[in-house]
Amino acid sequence: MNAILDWLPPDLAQYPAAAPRETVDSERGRRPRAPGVAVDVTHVAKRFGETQVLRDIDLAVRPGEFVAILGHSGCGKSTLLRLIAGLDRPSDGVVSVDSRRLDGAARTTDTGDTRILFQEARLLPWRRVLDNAAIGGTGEAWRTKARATLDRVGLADKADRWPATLSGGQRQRVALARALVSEPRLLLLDEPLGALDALTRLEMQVLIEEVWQAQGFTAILVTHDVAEAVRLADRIVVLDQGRIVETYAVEQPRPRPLGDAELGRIEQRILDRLMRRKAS
Ligand SMILES: Nc1ncnc2c1ncn2[C@@H]1O[C@H](COP(=O)(O)OP(=O)(O)OP(=O)(O)O)[C@@H](O)[C@H]1O
Repeated sequence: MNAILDWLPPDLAQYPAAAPRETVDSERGRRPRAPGVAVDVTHVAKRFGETQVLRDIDLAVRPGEFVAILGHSGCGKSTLLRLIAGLDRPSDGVVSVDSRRLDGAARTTDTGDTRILFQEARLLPWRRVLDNAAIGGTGEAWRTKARATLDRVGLADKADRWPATLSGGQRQRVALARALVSEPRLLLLDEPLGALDALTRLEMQVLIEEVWQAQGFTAILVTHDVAEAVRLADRIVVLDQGRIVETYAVEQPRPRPLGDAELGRIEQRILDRLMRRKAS
């Protein structure tokens, strides 16, 4: 059993079933089933030995907000996400989720209802699709929920397939379903679409926006893709050499159409900011 736990992504290694939650209406007319949590990162620094990776990070994420973290390779995006997941400990400062301070000692998150998606789907190859989606719970009711979630992500007809027989995009859909079955209140996305082709990527962006709107969880997305950040996020935070150097609010209504002129302008501004640093 331990070998399986080591193999699983950290968020699945301990995977408590989610308790039913109250349904609330948000100001945007969404009807979230699992209201999101607030995330507070206060004066956070992270060092690995002599290497200073994050410096004086302050980031407050509102419940139900969708925040994207952008920045050049190696600027500390994934490190920040791991701190928010409770998988690592800040060298200085405090990370709190739902007003609960994380101590970084968890194999999974301390709050129990945070889920993480990675660039690789991390499915168990010896389990069929439905059994992968249902990891993290037991019993018929959970399997029924897993089946309904597969349906939600467009894979109802793939429930009995083996992961190896799916495309990369379909595998990521299974990973998304597995994360959503427990109705997480915080979904952390570490470049989950990074390995997909452009069209599949766009389809997945639409799906992620739909489930986020329907469920109301808080979402934090790490990405290199400026267009993706602009398409999905309420707010974009740009990291550079371990610091937050810029924040952009994206207030366009949803769903956000491809080719929207205002989104294009925001994208260009962010690209200019990123390239300015590259040139200097
Ligand atoms: N466990 C670790 N030990 C030592 N150094 C680390 C560790 N984790 C990350 N780093 C270093 O911290 C820096 C930031 O890494 P991180 O993965 O957070 O960057 P990133 O912005 O997510 O990069 P990318 O976009 O390429 O994924 C890198 O220089 C990396 O080598």
